[in-house]
Parts: sequence; C-alpha cells; structure tokens
Amino acid sequence: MQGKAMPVNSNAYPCEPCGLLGDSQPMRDLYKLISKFAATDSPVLIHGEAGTGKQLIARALHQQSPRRQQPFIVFDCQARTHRPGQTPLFAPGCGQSNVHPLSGSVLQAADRGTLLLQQVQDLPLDVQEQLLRFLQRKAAGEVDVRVLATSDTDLTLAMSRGQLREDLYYRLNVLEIVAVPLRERYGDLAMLANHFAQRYSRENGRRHRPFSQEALIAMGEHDWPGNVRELANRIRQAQALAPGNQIEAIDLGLGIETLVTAPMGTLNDYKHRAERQALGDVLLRHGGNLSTAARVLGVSRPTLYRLLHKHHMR
Ligand SMILES: Nc1ncnc2c1ncn2[C@@H]1O[C@H](COP(=O)(O)OP(=O)(O)OP(=O)(O)O)[C@@H](O)[C@H]1O
Repeated sequence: MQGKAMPVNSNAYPCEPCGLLGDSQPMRDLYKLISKFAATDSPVLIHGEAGTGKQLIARALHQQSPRRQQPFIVFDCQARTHRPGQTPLFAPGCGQSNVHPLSGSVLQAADRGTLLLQQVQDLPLDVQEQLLRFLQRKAAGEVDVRVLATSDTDLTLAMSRGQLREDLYYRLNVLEIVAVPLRERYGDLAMLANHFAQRYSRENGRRHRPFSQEALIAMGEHDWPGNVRELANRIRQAQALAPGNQIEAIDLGLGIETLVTAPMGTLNDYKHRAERQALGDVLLRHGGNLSTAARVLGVSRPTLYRLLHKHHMR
C-alpha cells in the first residue's frame, strides 16, 4: 500500500468522490466514522436495511483509505451461492493438497486492495470456515486484503439459526457501521429527490419537471421501506413517464395508501405531524435551502434549526 490518505472530509456534503449524498445529522456522523475507519486495516461490518447505501459506504471506506489505488472487489455472497461458474472466493478444489487455496480466487484478485462481501450471512458454511481460517492467517502473510462485509438481516438471528458462524461474525465485526434508513434522515429527502429528478431528466433528455404540492406531501408521508434505491427508482420512472408539467404523486406511485392508512392520534400528534410535514414540504420544494425555507415558513433561522432538530431532520 502506498500514497497519502485522501484529505479527511469530516462533514462533507456531499461525500465526494464516493457518491454518498446527505447533510442530515446521521449522514454527518457517518462521514466522520468513514474517515476514521478508512485509515485502519480492520474489517468493518456495515448493516442496515436494503437500499440504505451500504455498498456506497464500503466504496467510500476504500476510496478514502491508503488502498484506494488498489482493487475494490464486490463479492455478492447471495448470487455466488447460486452461480458456481463465477470466480469463487477461494480456489476451486481448495482443500486438495495440490491446489493453492487462493489461486484464481476473488481473494487473490483483491490482493493489496479491499474485498466487500455483500450479504455475508449467505455464504455457505464451508466457505465461512475457509474465510475464518483466511482471516486468522492473514497476519502471517498470504495475500493482503482488507475485508468489509454488509448485511441487511438480523445477524444475531442468523447465528442462532446456525446460518452464520459466531466466530466469523466476531472476526468481521471489529468495526461497525449502521446505515440509517431514509425515513430517519428525513432532512435528506429534499436534496436526494431533487438530485435524482435532475439526474434522470438529463439522462432521459426530457425537460426537468418539478414536484407538485401533492407529490411533495406524498413523499413526506411515505415510509420508504426500500430507502434511497426506492426513491431513485420512483423518480426515474416518474421523470420518464409523467405526462404533465409537474411530477404528481400518482406518477411516483404514491399517495392514496399513505393517506388512507395514516394512524389516528391526539391533537398533539396531529400538530407534530403537520409541523414535520410543513418542514419537509418546504425543504423539498426549495432544494434544502434553509434561508428560503425559514422565510417561506415565516420563522427565524434559529427557530427553523430548533424545529429541524426537534424532528431529527438535521
Ligand atoms: N446517501 C446516498 N446518496 C446517494 N445515493 C445513494 C445513497 N444511499 C444509497 N444511494 C443509492 O441507492 C442505491 C442503493 O445503494 P446501495 O446499493 O449502496 O445500497 P445497499 O444498502 O448496499 O443495498 P442492498 O442491501 O439492497 O444491497 C444506489 O443506486 C445508490 O447509489
């Protein structure tokens, strides 16, 4: 490994060049964690729901590390389990006395770089054992690979079911990053929605369409179970297909169910939701610009900051 570490981007917005976007408090905390963890060689376990950016986080760890000029290889443990023809993690026939365990393997290809094991709990148990041996032996030589792993399932459960070896879990979970769901970093929704709208209108060669008021409300109320991937997909489809001058909730496939299933509550619950909704709408409409948002809402900037903190939107 050579070269100086990249300049630390402690509270970058966005986190270039890895492509992570977001200025909410969880994202700022994440950027700090990435810059600290990037400097080490320890394994990192990144977990969080699907579409929260775990692969981007892994790329950022690699790109900010001294290994950034070396390979970054993504190994999908789920897909490889079902496609034996693909380059394996360990050499085919590994275990036979005349076969070097790493020849022609993904681990060999990742030498001096970083290997990302996606959905690590899906590795077959015999490969988990090989991986454990590899991680234990690493200090003694062989190839030099930094191993990162992601998962979107409850690994404690996977261990209790015997799907994931406990000793491997502790080897991989030296450092830990939790990718926060989009609904818990509501403050980022505005910027991400505008980012994807611009990007996909450019890609489609279509005129950029702004979001209608109803679309803004629907996006603010939606839970985003598929997180940023879901947001990007809905906006890509809407930018391509929206028939009018604006993107409507229906173009995003949103609206009706969220209004019907909205939970009942006390007057205070309603007030709280309305306040959060107003903040979200204005931020969405004005691309996250806080001065404009404060002016439109008729509050001072300190009041806006207080409200954003109260609703965990910054
Ligand atoms: N903070 C973010 N800023 C910009 N784009 C993001 C962000 N988070 C996720 N994305 C985008 O969302 C999509 C999903 O991201 P990614 O593949 O990293 O998620 P993941 O958590 O690894 O998903 P999975 O667990 O389903 O594999 C990608 O297109 C990625 O570029």
